[in-house]
Amino acid sequence: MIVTVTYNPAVDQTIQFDEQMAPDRVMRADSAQFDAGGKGINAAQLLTAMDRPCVATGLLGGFTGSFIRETLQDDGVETAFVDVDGTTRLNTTAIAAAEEYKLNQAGPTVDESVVDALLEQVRAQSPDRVLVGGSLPPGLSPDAIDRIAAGGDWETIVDTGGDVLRELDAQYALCKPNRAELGDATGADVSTVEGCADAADTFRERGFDRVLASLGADGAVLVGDAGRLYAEALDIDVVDTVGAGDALLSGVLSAWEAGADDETALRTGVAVSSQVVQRAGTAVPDLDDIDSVRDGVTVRRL
Ligand SMILES: Nc1ncnc2c1ncn2[C@@H]1O[C@H](COP(=O)(O)OP(=O)(O)O)[C@@H](O)[C@H]1O
Ligand SMILES: O=P(O)(O)OC[C@H]1O[C@](O)(COP(=O)(O)O)[C@@H](O)[C@@H]1O
Repeated sequence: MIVTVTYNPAVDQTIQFDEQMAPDRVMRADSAQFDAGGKGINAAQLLTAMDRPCVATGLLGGFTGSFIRETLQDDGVETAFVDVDGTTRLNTTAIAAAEEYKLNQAGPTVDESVVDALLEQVRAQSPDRVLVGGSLPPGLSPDAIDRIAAGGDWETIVDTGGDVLRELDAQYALCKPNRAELGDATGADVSTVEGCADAADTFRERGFDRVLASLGADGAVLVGDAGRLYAEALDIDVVDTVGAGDALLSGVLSAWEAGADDETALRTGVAVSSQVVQRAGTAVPDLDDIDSVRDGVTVRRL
């Protein structure tokens, strides 16, 4: 069973315009939607949709926090959040003509004491795996993630920014940087797939059994003791890439929970992410035929 920890959840607002963004004028959206968001929450929704036992935890506050809790419960996702003062943030993605703008708030300032309360929630679920996803709100340091990793006999997976990744100092089963985050964390040249695989392999020495590096339209690499696997992205019509990394990671974790090997897990991750990027927002897409999509993913060893 997987528990997800989202220290800094978000209500994801996605608004779409036919015309390009321009300053000093009123832009009137053609469509708009609100979704429960934040990296660990996105993963919990996808894992639940793939029938993998999962509990979403993290910090919630204010009316936006209530929206997230109610949305997850309506979606059948089990929750065990810690309430905090302040208001959970609103992250806005504006899709204007062919351009995407991502406007993320910082989140409410929290006291480090919330980590103790959160650890209690995680331990109460007796998980096999814990995914810590997303940024940290003001008031928390990377130690808040290390304390989860060291807090019980579970495997810890982490998906967070490169600036935090490089500060972590515990043992992790996997981290999931995207290309920019991998470059930030390692200072390596990540302009090629091979370069990303080299950087990911080197980064393992910092306490990560495996590194899953997502490369956008170039697909993803998964490096670990079993070697360096590369999966090309599927050729699809992309609408919105927000949530893509969470979807990749969720597919990998879902396959592992079913006992699959790394190659099948990587294929599943690319398949799930290809479904998510074909629609706006971070709501769960139709995953009924994900196995046939997975079988169309090409994986090779680097
Ligand atoms: N333009 C694209 N075409 C096809 N697949 C994509 C595209 N962008 C993202 N994906 C899929 O989503 C996965 C994660 O995308 P990425 O943008 O790297 O994640 P993040 O949201 O963490 O930045 C990729 O590995 C790929 O499978
Ligand atoms: O695009 P990704 O990396 O999969 O993550 C999407 C999620 O990350 C967020 O952008 C938040 O990211 P951060 O927690 O890193 O700020 C959410 O708004 C969104 O739900």
